[in-house]
Amino acid sequence: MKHIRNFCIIAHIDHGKSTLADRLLDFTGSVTDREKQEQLLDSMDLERERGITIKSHAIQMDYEYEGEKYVLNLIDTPGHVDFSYEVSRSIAACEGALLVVDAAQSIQAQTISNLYLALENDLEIIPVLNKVDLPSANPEVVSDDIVDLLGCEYEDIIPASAKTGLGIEEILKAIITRVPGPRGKVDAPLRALIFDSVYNPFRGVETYFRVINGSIKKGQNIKFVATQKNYFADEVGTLRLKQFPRQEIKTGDVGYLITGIKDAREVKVGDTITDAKNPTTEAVAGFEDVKPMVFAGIYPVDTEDYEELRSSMEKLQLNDASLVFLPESSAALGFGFRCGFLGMLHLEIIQERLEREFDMTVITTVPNVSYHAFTNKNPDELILVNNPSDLPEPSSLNRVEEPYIKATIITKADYVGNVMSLCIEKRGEITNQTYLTTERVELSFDMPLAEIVFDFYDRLKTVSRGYASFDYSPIGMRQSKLVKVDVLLNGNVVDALSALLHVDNAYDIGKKMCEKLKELIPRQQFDIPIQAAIGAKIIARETVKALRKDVTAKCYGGDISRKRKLLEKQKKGKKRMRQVGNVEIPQEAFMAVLKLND
Ligand SMILES: Nc1nc2c(ncn2[C@@H]2O[C@H](COP(=O)(O)OP(=O)(O)OP(=O)(O)O)[C@@H](O)[C@H]2O)c(=O)[nH]1
Repeated sequence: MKHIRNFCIIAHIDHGKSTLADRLLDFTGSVTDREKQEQLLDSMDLERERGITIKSHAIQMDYEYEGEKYVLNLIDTPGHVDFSYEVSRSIAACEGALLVVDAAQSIQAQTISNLYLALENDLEIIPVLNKVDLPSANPEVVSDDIVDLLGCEYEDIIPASAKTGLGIEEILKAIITRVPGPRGKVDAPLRALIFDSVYNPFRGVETYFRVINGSIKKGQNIKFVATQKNYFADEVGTLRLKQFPRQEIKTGDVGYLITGIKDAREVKVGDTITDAKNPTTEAVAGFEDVKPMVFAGIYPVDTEDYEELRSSMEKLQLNDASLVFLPESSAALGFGFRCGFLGMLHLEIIQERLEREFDMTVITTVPNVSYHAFTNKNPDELILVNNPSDLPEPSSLNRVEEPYIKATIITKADYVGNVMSLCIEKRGEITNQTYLTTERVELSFDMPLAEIVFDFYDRLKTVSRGYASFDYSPIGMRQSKLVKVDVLLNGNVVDALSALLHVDNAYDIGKKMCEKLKELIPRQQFDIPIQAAIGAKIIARETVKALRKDVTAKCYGGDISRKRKLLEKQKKGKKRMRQVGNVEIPQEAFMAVLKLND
């Protein structure tokens, strides 16, 4: 057992975690030349296309050091703030962490937040100064920053380049000599932590676990503690690039389990696996439930696909425990789900995964955060508003509270002015300003969550020319002046287009929404008035003029097949539209409120 090392790689987004993982896999001969490709562990197409890690990935390597054979379990983690729950789960399965810092960009917001997660779990931290090959690298200054942050020695920092391969051997040596081996009782009853799971359509649920005490064997009768259900371990094994079936996974090691579970809800990430006959007395402390930050409705384009959408979401939830959803219905869109997400990137990813992995075409409604409302009748009774339609009538409303966050922004001194004006525009209040060095400044703001979940991140990147990183944590609810802005198409309120807005922004955003919708809604055979209203008061209006695009107009003559082809093509273009009353609304219109500044 002393020859196992479990470690993860943590860093700010784009500092080179996945590339470093590639180099470690190469160096330890864990992949053959044929299997080699860049960012090997980012196995989802979506991850490769966008160049970001969404899921944590576990992989096992063998390495010989000073004549002894070691098994190294590596878990690569995502860097984006929306996915930090993945990081916290990976951390729970490890004893050590490589903290990767970009030698040109130095310490950024998520370097710090992920480091704190690792320290809370008592992980041994190995600082890696990556990208030293870059001409813009500044290893001396960045090393000073790391020493300041960690309180470590300069010798502890390993200079590396995941591109050229520099420092890789040094890193492996540090993992073996500095990360402690797993501690656990070999003879105790089985106790294993489930840190991830995926749904495989052929084999059912695959569960990834870390054995804390005892061992798990093929054919063993096991029990999941939280659900109290018993299963038969059909297959256990280790996670190499492919799965490697084994007879037994022992104390301290990481592996996968297949039991033939088909129902996604039976597996809870954070649950403990134990022996059915000789169960452990203590469950592993599970994970805190993640709290969604943004809510939006997801509806099938075709109302008949509702049940299929439900089962797809259940399967997706298994692989992404942070997704929450409840059934809801909308007058405009029929039956669907109100879903909670960790942020806008998460929402986008879920929508894309539903389409790619489950072949579902869905419509997403205007996202909003979760508000607390109180009525005059019952001023102490909290009404949770996750959907604009849940907001009580303005006349009966006593007060509304909205979630606030503490935003931490690290930027170059030159951009402090720009960053501050952006935050103030977004109703932020500055609470702290610290010069980390003469060049780099850390700013803290209290801000409404609603202002940052939408386009804040992109705007921050623009005003700071990319030199700002951002992290946030919730600090509770504060009273606010909110109104519900409805959108009327052809005189009918379309509930799926309603938005909850701060009263100061309502008129401006209402007007921009009408303008944007005018661009997006295709002309039809009649005029379509678009209005924004607060209660009965119309605050803005635009009109989509009547016109039918007759795609067959130029197709005179008798060739019916050509005509049919064109009509077919037109139908395809309409696929992502929803007929509401007699108006057709494209998907982009539901998200229009988010792109008002484009
Ligand atoms: N020059 C240079 N480029 C590097 C090095 N390491 C990584 N990169 C590049 O930096 C970019 C980001 O690398 P990734 O490995 O995807 O970063 P990541 O930290 O895994 O990103 P996320 O998983 O999205 O948080 C890629 O374009 C890499 O090619 C390095 O040592 N030197």
